[in-house]
Amino acid sequence: MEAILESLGLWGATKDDRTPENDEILKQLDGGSQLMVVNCFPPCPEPDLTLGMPPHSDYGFLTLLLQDDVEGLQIQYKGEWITVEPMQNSFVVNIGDHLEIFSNGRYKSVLHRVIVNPAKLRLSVALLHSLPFDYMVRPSPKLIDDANPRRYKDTDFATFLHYISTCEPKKKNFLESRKFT
Ligand SMILES: O=C(O)CCC(=O)C(=O)O
Ligand SMILES: [Fe+2]
Repeated sequence: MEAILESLGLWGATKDDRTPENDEILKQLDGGSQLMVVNCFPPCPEPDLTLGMPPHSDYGFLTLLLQDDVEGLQIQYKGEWITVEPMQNSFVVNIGDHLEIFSNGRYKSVLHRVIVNPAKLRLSVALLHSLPFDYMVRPSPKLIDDANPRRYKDTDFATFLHYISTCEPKKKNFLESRKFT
């Protein structure tokens, strides 16, 4: 997390990194929610007729994903679906919606989906690291200026739950709903 703050120019640039804002976000991330999701995708004889998981972006800050050796995960890049080749003993690190909002759009949460395999069962384990459920996520004030106006509304888990209970999450549309148009 400190490396991400550093990449955003919020940490590491000066000797005095212990600003109240950095302390606050690191404390909140330390005390945030950690969710482990184990996904099992059985083989499907007609893989073109279905999806293992529909297109979505992850709600939290960062997701660490462990895939087995069966292909299935795809990310959307320049409008195309690209397969993320499984690599032994490694995690895929996905940017979630919180980080896109906190960074005021400098990081982009990734739209991804899972396709199914005609012959093999596939397993994956997703570790979702999020800010606390009651925490109001908003763009860092240091990343807002005249050249980079604030791009996202404040959001929390209750807003997210309300959103997904009232609409079909077919794409990255929760995040779209938090953008100022
Ligand atoms: O199975 C995968 O590779 C991805 C799973 C996923 O996107 C999720 O659990 O949010
Ligand atoms: Fe996901």
